[in-house]
Amino acid sequence: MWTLLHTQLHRTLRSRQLLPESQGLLVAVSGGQDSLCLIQLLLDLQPKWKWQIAIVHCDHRWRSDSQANADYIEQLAQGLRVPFYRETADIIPPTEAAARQWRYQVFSQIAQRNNYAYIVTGHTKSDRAETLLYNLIRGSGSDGLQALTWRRSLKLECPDLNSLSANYITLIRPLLEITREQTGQFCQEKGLEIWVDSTNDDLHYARNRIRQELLPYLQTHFNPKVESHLAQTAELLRAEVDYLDSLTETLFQQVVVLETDSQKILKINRLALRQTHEALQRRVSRKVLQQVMSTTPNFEQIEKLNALISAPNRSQTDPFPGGAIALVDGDWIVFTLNFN
Ligand SMILES: Nc1ncnc2c1ncn2[C@@H]1O[C@H](COP(=O)(O)OP(=O)(O)OP(=O)(O)O)[C@@H](O)[C@H]1O
Repeated sequence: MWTLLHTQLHRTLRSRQLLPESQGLLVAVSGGQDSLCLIQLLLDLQPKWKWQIAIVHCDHRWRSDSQANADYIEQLAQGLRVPFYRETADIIPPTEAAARQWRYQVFSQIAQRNNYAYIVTGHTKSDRAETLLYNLIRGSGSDGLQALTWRRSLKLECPDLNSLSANYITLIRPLLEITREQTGQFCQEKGLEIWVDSTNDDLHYARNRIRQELLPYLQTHFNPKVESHLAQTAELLRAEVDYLDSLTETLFQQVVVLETDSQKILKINRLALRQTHEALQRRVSRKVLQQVMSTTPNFEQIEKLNALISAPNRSQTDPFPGGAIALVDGDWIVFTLNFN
């Protein structure tokens, strides 16, 4: 029988067009309350949406019980009669970021090889609020503060060269309007046995301190609805970032030229860029740097390039990581690229 949560998710899926009917879904299940709630909700909604559902679990070998955790998900999948994919890390990932990167690579490969159009994760509204706070403290701009979007494109390692659309696979996070409190209550009501991740209590991790100390403090001393408010802010920012991204893409096509005769030269029409808003100037600069640099551009690097939009002729930057230098040549900012 459907509960309020089923109806809420069904409506979200319909209004946001997240997971179309009859598609193959690879659902990432860690064993925590959020992903257990997710898989149960999707299976309950399945007769209406006619998806082909499978489960994937990644064993990072981080905890002494990680194999038992993976076994538990395998049994769960068998009980649910759902295809199951399990991957164990050859080398234990040294950091959370490395673990995440490996996990997403595994998800994409399995989805691609087995024709699942979507990867689905159990990120919730609570995760969104925490991610916003985490990124705010680290000094993120609006892109980081939009924190966990409904859709994310994952780049495939081995793209299918016969298909233009096969270079990316879509990750969907359908629970972003549902709180951790709700997923916990759902699991309890449905008798779903949660695998407790002991590292969630480790206060060495900033994420856990935000979840267990900072947010409860803000709730008690500032606003009991802080989690929802932060998630709302993230959602407003998501729409604004989407809009700015589309403007940036159009502007980028108009002002950036790539010449590949004897040398590879990237030119930015700074005269045209000067007529636009500084928010767009920065975004175009960042997009250019993403193409010419070997690492992700930071605030200072973007500002350095941006300053050339109104700098005197022949001004130049010092080398960016990877070696590229930007030089002002009349109405243009010119990068000579000495790598492929
Ligand atoms: N080991 C795992 N195997 C399969 N799915 C997982 C695993 N760990 C996490 N997930 C998926 O990712 C979701 C978010 O999990 P969690 O919050 O622990 O990850 P995170 O690292 O904080 O998120 P992100 O990967 O987006 O940064 C889970 O609900 C689940 O769908």
